[in-house]
Parts: sequence; C-alpha cells; structure tokens
Amino acid sequence: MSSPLVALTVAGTDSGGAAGVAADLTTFAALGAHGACAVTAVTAQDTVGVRRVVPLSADDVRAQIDAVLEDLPVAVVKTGMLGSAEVAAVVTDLPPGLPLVVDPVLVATSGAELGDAAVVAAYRDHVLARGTVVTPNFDEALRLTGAGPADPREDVALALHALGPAVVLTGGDAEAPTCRDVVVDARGRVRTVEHAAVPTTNDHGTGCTFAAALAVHLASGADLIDAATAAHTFVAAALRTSADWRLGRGRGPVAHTFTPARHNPPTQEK
Ligand SMILES: Nc1ncnc2c1ncn2[C@@H]1O[C@H](COP(=O)(O)OP(=O)(O)O)[C@@H](O)[C@H]1O
Ligand SMILES: Cc1ncc(COP(=O)(O)OP(=O)(O)O)c(N)n1
Repeated sequence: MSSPLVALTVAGTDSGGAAGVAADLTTFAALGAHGACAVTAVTAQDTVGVRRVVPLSADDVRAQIDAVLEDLPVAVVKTGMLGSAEVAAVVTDLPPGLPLVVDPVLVATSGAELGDAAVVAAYRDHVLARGTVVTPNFDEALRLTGAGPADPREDVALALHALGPAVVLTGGDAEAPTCRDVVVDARGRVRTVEHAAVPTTNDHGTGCTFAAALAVHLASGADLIDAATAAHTFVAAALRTSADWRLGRGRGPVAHTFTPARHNPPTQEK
C-alpha cells in the first residue's frame, strides 16, 4: 500500500487564484502530491493589486496545522505569507525533523506589504533557523539581511545561510536575458541555476509556485540543487504556458496548472 506524498502549505489566500494557497495547492497537484493547507490570512487580491488583508489568529493557524498533522502523513511543509510574528512563532513550533521550505513573502509584485518589520524580525530571530531551505527573491533577501542592492547576490545568499537554512535566492526577471537562482546548500556550497528568461507579464505567483515545487521535489528525495533545478524548470514551463494568456487587467497568473509528470506521481511509504 502506498499513499501520495503529502505536502502542507501554511500561507495566505489570493482571491485571484494566482499566488498563495491557490498556487501552492495547484502546484502540489500538478506534481502529483496531495496538498493540505493552513490559511494564515485572507486577501482580497486580483492581478492588479491587494485591496484588503484579513489576518487569522495564531490559534486559528495552529488549529489547522494540528488537524492536518494529527491525521495526515505530512512529508514536507511550505510556508508563504505568515502575516504576523505570532503566526511565525507557530511555524517555529512545527515538529522537529519535518522538512520546512520557507518562502519569506514580504511584498507582492504589485507593491503591497504582506509582512511588516515584526514579521521580518521573526524570520531573522527564529523562523529561518527552523527552516530547511529559504527561497527569497532579491528584495526579500535584502530586507532579511540588511544587505544593499549593490551587494553581490552570492554574498547576500551566504548572509542568509548564516542565519541557519540552506538558500535558494531566486532571480526572476522577465525582461532580462536569463533568470539566475543562487543556491547555497546546508554545507554552505554555492551553485547557480540559470535559464533563459520567459518574456511575459503573466508571472503573478511565480515565487509561490517555485517554492511549492521545490518542496515536493525535496520531499521526493532530490538533493537541493536537483530540486531547485526541477522547480526552476517547472516555473519556466508554466510561464511559457501562460505567456499568451489574457487573464485579468494586471500581471496575470503563472500557469501552475502545467502538468509535467502526472503519470508518475511521487508516493511515500507512511
Ligand atoms: N520570466 C521568467 N522566466 C524564467 N524563469 C523565471 C521568470 N520569472 C521568474 N522565474 C523563475 O521563477 C522562480 C521564482 O522567482 P522570482 O520571480 O524571483 O520569485 P518572486 O515571485 O517571489 O519574486 C525562480 O526560479 C526564477 O528564476
Ligand atoms: C496571499 C499571497 N501570498 C503571496 C504572494 C506573493 O506571491 P509571489 O509568488 O511571491 O510573488 P508575486 O506573485 O508577487 O510574483 C501574494 N501576492 N499573495
């Protein structure tokens, strides 16, 4: 008997279905995993911007996580928007040994704040130390480390690694010739993953999609560089799929419905 690999996302909702819990669950499904979720905040959001954020309490989030962990054999947890330092503390209390992919969501592409100074402090003080791997974009990495925009990306990634986790510093840029992610593994070895950039404006949700795909590949047994390469390839293929879409008035959703390997879903023993 086997069961599908189970991945749990702890994240906010995006009513437009591009980022957050929608991206995570769709990506888990596209990669053949069963997705569970603990919602941290409800956002009224579309392809143009974030209109309203309604945070849930730490008790609300803990109750969802407990319900999932007490019933399902969760192989990996992925976090997105946490929304408050109190919810960040709940994540830090996850059972030791459970792999944790931390996507430190602080700002939406539209510019909306999704994490304040207290959330940044919580990441720095305890969430990153609990994380297996952290997946910031460059802006998030600067906020978390206090580094400046002129600092080399490798140095910024190593500064994050000094706070505890392995790192994938993502480098999405639809207008650049290539997108280059800097990977620092648990032992501090630095590698890069680079692909031609997909020219598109439909890239809302790429960070969430990348981190969710990374979580499934890590839980399936891939090492960090292979998992990051596979996740990057998945996002690029999804971006190519959505490149011609006309969906919404702003930056449209990345196609996390893209399904590369549904015929061979990952399984787990428990
Ligand atoms: N236009 C693009 N073409 C190819 N890959 C991309 C593109 N945009 C982002 N990516 C990839 O998607 C992943 C998420 O990166 P990024 O866009 O930096 O996250 P975020 O949405 O948090 O800013 C990374 O692997 C990055 O290289
Ligand atoms: C509820 C919610 N969570 C996360 C994000 C940010 O999404 P992300 O994929 O990191 O980046 P963009 O979508 O902004 O490229 C969000 N907007 N909402």
